[in-house]
Amino acid sequence: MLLKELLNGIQVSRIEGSIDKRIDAIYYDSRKVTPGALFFCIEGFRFDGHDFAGEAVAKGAQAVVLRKDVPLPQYVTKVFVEDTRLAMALISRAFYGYPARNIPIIGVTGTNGKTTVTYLIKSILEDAGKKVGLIGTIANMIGPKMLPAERTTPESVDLQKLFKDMQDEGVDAIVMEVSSHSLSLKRVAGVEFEVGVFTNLTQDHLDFHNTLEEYREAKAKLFLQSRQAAINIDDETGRMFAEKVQGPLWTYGISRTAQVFARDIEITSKGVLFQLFLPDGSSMISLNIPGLFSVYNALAAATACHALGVPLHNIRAGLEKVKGIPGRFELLNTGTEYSVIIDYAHTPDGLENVLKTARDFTKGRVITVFGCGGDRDPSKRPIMGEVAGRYSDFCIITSDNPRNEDPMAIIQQIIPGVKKTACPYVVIEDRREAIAYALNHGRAGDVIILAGKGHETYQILKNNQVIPFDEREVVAELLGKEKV
Ligand SMILES: CC(=O)N[C@H]1[C@@H](OP(=O)(O)OP(=O)(O)OC[C@H]2O[C@@H](n3ccc(=O)[nH]c3=O)[C@H](O)[C@@H]2O)O[C@H](CO)[C@@H](O)[C@@H]1O[C@H](C)C(=O)N[C@@H](C)C(=O)N[C@H](CCC(=O)O)C(=O)O
Ligand SMILES: Nc1ncnc2c1ncn2[C@@H]1O[C@H](COP(=O)(O)OP(=O)(O)OP(=O)(O)O)[C@@H](O)[C@H]1O
Ligand SMILES: N[C@H](CCC[C@H](N)C(=O)O)C(=O)O
Ligand SMILES: [Mg+2]
Repeated sequence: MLLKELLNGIQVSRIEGSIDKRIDAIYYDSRKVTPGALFFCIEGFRFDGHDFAGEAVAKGAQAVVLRKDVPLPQYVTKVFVEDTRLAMALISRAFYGYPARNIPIIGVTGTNGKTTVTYLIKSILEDAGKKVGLIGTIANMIGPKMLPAERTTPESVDLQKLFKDMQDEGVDAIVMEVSSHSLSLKRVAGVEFEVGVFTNLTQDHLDFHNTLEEYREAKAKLFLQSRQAAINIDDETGRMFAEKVQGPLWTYGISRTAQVFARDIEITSKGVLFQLFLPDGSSMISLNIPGLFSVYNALAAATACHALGVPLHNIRAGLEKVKGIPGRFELLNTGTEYSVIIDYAHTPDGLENVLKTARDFTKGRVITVFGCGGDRDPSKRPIMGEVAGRYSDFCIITSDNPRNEDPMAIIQQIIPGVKKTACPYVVIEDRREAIAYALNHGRAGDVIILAGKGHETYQILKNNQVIPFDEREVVAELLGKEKV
């Protein structure tokens, strides 16, 4: 494709060099550049991509998109823009031929529940006979085909490429998680969502967004680029968003008067049962994921699918077909007198929801094994400690993904929270040993919650060292079983 075609409609401040050249590939990482490419200079948190323009050109880049001048050979075209991330998103869309133009996209944002809601929506749409693309934390999927996912919401170049693959494979709809990082960093700029879904907003990511207000503003952006909105109005932020929405609005909730709601809720150790009310009918729903939060996730999915015109019978059948979501309140088949549940709770609110749910049905104690991720919001650590202490009978404080931090330093920040409660605890830095301790001390009827790592199959240590760590395998090994 010619560079001038890619620049159609892009706000450019100045161009140096020819725009009549062919562009064969696009990159934001100089290490990956191939001949005939266009390179985007991104000013990052660690590096400035402008410093790598020379390397990109040495590898064959013919043009660069940049904000400030850098010395490059004469033949290289320089396209100056105000915001290289925004230009990258819009140019990527053009490069891949506007792949999502005719595919409805459902975007799900919120602190907790995004992955779960996207899985539920996929199941409902599939029940309605659609081929669905899914983009999110656990994996990206095209129908049943699984593709690896590095981030919750991919960088714009990678996202548009994924849309293209989905278009080529004939998907009828795309459902994706839209993280606050992606909204701030313009990874989804230029994407037109058919429905924007909001789950909830509680504390997380204050390392990145600085304040809760800034975090909320980032999430709000999704609704400026969504034709319709499906919003949880039991959540305070949801109510704020609902007031500002311009297009068709669908509200859901339990405690307030919403268009989509649930009544007669029954929560068991296996799941939830409730009467779902949509504007055009109602039905009893049985979902195989426990916890009141699962009712909210089901309402979010039902509301989004109703907005898309999916009939109630598909909504019911789609929700009921979901057997569980990897690493989300996943009960392991341990064959022990105590239960072991793996869950991805890594925020105060997520942990509270999961532990409350475990409390509701435990016949013994709730034993919680948890830590907090390194290089992430440190202010959530004592709060998670307090939540764990409040809802557990025993806590084992351990490591999550320490990344570049000292694991014991993270644990020291969790302890003051636990100490605010009367809950007894031990500290076992090594996560495998911590899990072993929990299994050795489990008694009949106890529920052991392994929180924070969910579906993850690795642990991230210093200098991005990634070691295999799949909690299902760890538990199986510790119990001397093939599989759990
Ligand atoms: C905080 C954050 O989101 N950072 C993203 C950001 O990284 P950065 O600003 O640090 O980039 P950088 O390393 O400084 O590099 C700047 C530029 O120079 C380029 N470069 C760098 C080195 C080199 O040799 N050559 C080169 O060209 C880089 O490719 C980049 O374009 O821009 C990079 C390129 O787009 C992203 O890969 C990176 O995501 C990192 C990996 C990340 O961990 N992000 C997490 C926090 C994240 O996005 N999480 C959310 C989920 C959160 C949730 O809701 O739970 C997600 O959507 O996944
Ligand atoms: N609606 C909800 N409200 C509160 N907590 C929830 C809700 N849904 C799930 N959780 C808790 O949060 C954890 C993460 O859920 P899920 O993976 O669906 O969220 P997410 O928003 O995709 O998270 P991430 O931001 O890491 O991608 C679950 O394991 C559970 O503990
Ligand atoms: N998307 C979240 C996942 C956190 C998972 C937890 N295991 C951790 O590493 O903190 C994040 O990147 O903050
Ligand atoms: Mg997710």
